[in-house]
Amino acid sequence: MKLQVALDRLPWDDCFTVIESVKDSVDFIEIGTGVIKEFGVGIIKEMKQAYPEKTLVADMKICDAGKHETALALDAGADITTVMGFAPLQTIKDCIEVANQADKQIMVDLLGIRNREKIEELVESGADLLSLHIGKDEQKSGGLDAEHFRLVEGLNDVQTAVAGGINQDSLPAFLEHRPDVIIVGSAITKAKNRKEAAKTIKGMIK
Ligand SMILES: O=C(CO)[C@H](O)[C@H](O)COP(=O)(O)O
Repeated sequence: MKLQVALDRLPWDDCFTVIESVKDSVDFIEIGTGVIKEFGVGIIKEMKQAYPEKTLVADMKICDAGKHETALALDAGADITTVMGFAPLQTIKDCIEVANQADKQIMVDLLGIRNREKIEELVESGADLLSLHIGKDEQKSGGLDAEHFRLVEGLNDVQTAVAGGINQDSLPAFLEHRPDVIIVGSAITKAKNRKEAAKTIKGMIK
């Protein structure tokens, strides 16, 4: 199980300060959507140069122009970029095609998707890394639960990630579902002691 730290709503320099303090505990570094919107793909490039050994995830949340936007992220140094599961299937297929050609990967963000048939359609279209995600705004009215995990149960050759307000208290309930990637943002980036928070969470997922 891998730990992905999400860098959201942070100034440029803080993104690097955070990673410097948590790098020993995290496997994947995610440049959050808002950070990419604020600073552009230049921050993806600089992060990859600073931490080439880490898997870099660009949370582009693509929903159109799949080929172009995937190439933007991957050419800048991302190993994985995200496309929204509710995007047109053609967009998702285009993202996967570009990533496959570059021997990189697409993470399909299932934000808002609660339908098993839709997920099976995504898998048939080539999706092999799915992210169960409760967004910041949705978190106000509830978090991830067993129902979400049932959506991806028993799928063949598919890796799963889980994201959305995960912290040290909520994590144990997710671990029993054995996702491949645990995505944690605020519980690390907003912690008083980020290094300790990341170390504790990494220790829990081993
Ligand atoms: O994709 C995201 C927001 O769209 C976040 O990166 C993800 O939800 C993790 O952050 P947090 O743990 O703070 O919810």
